[in-house]
Amino acid sequence: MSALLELDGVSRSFGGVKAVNDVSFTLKEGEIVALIGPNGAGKTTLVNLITGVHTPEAGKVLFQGENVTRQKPFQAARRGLARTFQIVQPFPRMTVLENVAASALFAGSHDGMGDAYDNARRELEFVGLAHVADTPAASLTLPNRKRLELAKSLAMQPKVLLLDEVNAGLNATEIDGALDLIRRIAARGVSILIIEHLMKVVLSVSQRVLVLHHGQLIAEGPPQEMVRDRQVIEAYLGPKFAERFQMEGAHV
Ligand SMILES: Nc1ncnc2c1ncn2[C@@H]1O[C@H](COP(=O)(O)OP(=O)(O)OP(=O)(O)O)[C@@H](O)[C@H]1O
Repeated sequence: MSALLELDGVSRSFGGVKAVNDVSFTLKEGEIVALIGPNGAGKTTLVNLITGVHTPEAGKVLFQGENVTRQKPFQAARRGLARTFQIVQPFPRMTVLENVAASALFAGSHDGMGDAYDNARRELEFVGLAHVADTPAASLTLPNRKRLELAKSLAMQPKVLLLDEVNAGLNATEIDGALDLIRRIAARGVSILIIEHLMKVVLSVSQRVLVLHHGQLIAEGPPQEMVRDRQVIEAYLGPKFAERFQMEGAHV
């Protein structure tokens, strides 16, 4: 598998806070990689650096071998680097269908309005929202708003999809549905970087895990190893709790 996305020593500070500090990793074609870390670790900032919302102060972002470090968000979308947002904010008065078509047009991935709408219908069918296509986005439940967020990013015909906590706030059944959808997206050949707090999700969909703490990548490896890694447990629980946790032989 060749590297589709590559970060090389990427850093970004806000005031005195090093939100992302010298981060390097690759995402290969067809991979699902989880990005985990405690609150404030820098996960969303990293997605913003990859998609041109923020510009790195140091380091490079390469997409398909091309240096895209200084790209704008619309250019990222056009290249096939799509993302979802942690706080989903569809245009509330537009219909579900119009929201998805607008994303397709933003990414320039379609040949005119008719084509964008046809594709939007297909993506709504794919995520299971065809039955609410003509209702205003504001009327959707939270799980459906999350599905709309996925449909919007799929309408950009992405090669890489960056998912920012798409399962937050969902119940167990809804999470199972979301996991099924994530697997079906990967089966379309889309590489996925998923920011996730739920270990069940990390363990069941990712092939590799990156652990971010205070802006730095502190560990990287297979999911089963990462959830038992001393450094990772300490980052989440603090050294005292981590010691007790491991002494008691707890299983994550
Ligand atoms: N635009 C900004 N201006 C100032 N500080 C910022 C900005 N964006 C992020 N930060 C700071 O950078 C650090 C990393 O934040 P970030 O949101 O990337 O973390 P996160 O890992 O995504 O957290 P969470 O899991 O809570 O979403 C935090 O200290 C945050 O307050």
